[in-house]
Amino acid sequence: MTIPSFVIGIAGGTGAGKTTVARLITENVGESVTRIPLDNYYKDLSHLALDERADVNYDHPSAFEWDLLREQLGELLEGQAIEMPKYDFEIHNRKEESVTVPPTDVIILEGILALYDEEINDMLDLRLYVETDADVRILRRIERDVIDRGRELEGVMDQYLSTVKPMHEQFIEPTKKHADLIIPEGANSVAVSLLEEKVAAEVAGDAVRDWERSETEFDGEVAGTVSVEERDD
Ligand SMILES: Nc1ncnc2c1ncn2[C@@H]1O[C@H](COP(=O)(O)OP(=O)(O)O)[C@@H](O)[C@H]1O
Ligand SMILES: Nc1ccn([C@@H]2O[C@H](COP(=O)(O)O)[C@@H](O)[C@H]2O)c(=O)n1
Repeated sequence: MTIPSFVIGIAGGTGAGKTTVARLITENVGESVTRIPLDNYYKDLSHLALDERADVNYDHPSAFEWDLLREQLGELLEGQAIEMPKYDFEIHNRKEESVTVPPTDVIILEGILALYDEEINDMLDLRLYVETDADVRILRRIERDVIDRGRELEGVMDQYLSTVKPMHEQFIEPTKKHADLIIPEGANSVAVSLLEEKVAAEVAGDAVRDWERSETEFDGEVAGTVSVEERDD
């Protein structure tokens, strides 16, 4: 495998389609890709009772254990395996067991605040923001939370208005400015196939790695361009 791995960050609001994009762009490369859900780095809240944990604001940056994520992403980039925590949405807490994650050619960090932390952003080679209208996202979220995460409709609605929506506006949406690419409507087929090619090239080892931003003289005006160059080494 290539060290350091190629690391992609996928951020965006709840229900935007982050997990779907991550799954689709890595479908054909088997075990050469590791997906790291940011949810696994929610702080351990074992010291709180279940009803207290249910009331935590899970959309605020302080809900995550950033130090652990930075440390473990750094270890993967150095070619070391990590013990990644696992999260259980039904009990609002980390599971007792962790999972051993080996370093792989491509790593995908995916979650609402994947582009929030400056140090994490520096470790990412490609930053994506999945953008989907809020009405579509809340409809998807209601379906998912009630069916998959064992929640009551009323609780999902209360949580959306009290924390999910305001935190999205305050913390999540502003991270769009850190993105290299914004993907409209979640898993749109054009974006998915371009990214799929990029991931496959990284796994095959013949990918472009230098993303060089430059200012180019253009018809007497200075135009900001993004050029991508192949490396010889
Ligand atoms: N482009 C899309 N069109 C239709 N449904 C989608 C699309 N992208 C995602 N979904 C659906 O929306 C729901 C939430 O998507 P998911 O990828 O889990 O979002 P996120 O990880 O951002 O919370 C899933 O049921 C998924 O199948
Ligand atoms: N115990 C928890 C922890 C998190 N959430 C919500 O999950 C959302 C993030 O996951 P997505 O797959 O939707 O990106 C986030 O908006 C939290 O509100 C939760 O409900 N309960």
